[in-house]
Parts: sequence; C-alpha cells; structure tokens
Amino acid sequence: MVAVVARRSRLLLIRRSDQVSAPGKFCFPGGAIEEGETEEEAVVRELREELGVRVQPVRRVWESCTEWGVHLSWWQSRLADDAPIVPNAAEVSHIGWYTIPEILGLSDLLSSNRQFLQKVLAGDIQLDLEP
Ligand SMILES: Nc1nc2c([nH]c(=O)n2[C@@H]2O[C@H](COP(=O)(O)OP(=O)(O)OP(=O)(O)O)[C@@H](O)[C@H]2O)c(=O)[nH]1
Repeated sequence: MVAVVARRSRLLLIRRSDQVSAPGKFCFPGGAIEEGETEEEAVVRELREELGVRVQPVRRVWESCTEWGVHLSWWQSRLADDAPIVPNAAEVSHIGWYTIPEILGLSDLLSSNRQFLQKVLAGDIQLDLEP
C-alpha cells in the first residue's frame, strides 16, 4: 500500500531508514498489507506506525507492480492540516513536502515512484494536488 498525501501542490515524501529494505531511498509512506486487512485499513495502520498520524484513504488512484515483483496499490489519502508528523526512526530517516519536479530530481527515488509521478504529469493518473 502506498499513501499519496498532497498539500498545496506538494507531496509527503519519506526517506527510508538504514534498517529497512531499499535503505536511503525516497518514496511515499506505506507498506505491506497484512492478512485480513482491507487496503484502507493497511494504509491507516502503516501511516500510524511510520509517521504517528491518522490519515483518511480517499481513493485508489493507481495499481502497479514493481520491477522486483511487489504489487502496489496507490491511495490518495488525506491528513488533517494540523496533524503533527512524528517519524518512527526505525523506518523513516526524513520526511518532507516536495513538488513533483523536486521529487523527480531526486536520484535516490524508487523507480516505481518515478513511474507514478510521470503518469501523474502525463495526465494518466488523476491526483488532487490541492485537497
Ligand atoms: N512504502 C512504500 N513502499 C514502496 C513505494 N514504492 C515502492 O516501490 N515500494 C515498495 O513496496 C514494498 C513494500 O514497502 P515497505 O518496505 O514500506 O513495506 P514493509 O516494510 O511492510 O515490507 P518490506 O519487508 O518489503 O520492507 C517494497 O518493496 C518497497 O520498495 C512507496 O512509495 N512507499
């Protein structure tokens, strides 16, 4: 599950910690679905574990498969404006709000995220950037 959280034309991006797979890479918050969970429940749980925030999944905007065979569901999700973000250091080394061109300029971006953003720019994926 991948949570795409937008605010004033910026997207919430994390940098993966040194202790998880793909260490140091930039991507969106999220993680694997657990047995018995709906996709929405997994998004809510992952964001609580990773960033200490409660999000509301709004709409699945895309599905894909990574080059390494992981199925991904991309959920536009809403975060309360005043919600403080407290990254779980075991999983996340950094968080920030970036514009799409800024994200595409990062060399350490996961390839699936680059593909996602290129599709957003091309108009193939509808994302509300000012929710
Ligand atoms: N969280 C997250 N994962 C992503 C994104 N894009 C992407 O390809 N992935 C891939 O999705 C898979 C699961 O992500 P994760 O690493 O956060 O989840 P996890 O801790 O539950 O599982 P793990 O044991 O594979 O690390 C990884 O293979 C990761 O590389 C993204 O934007 N956010």
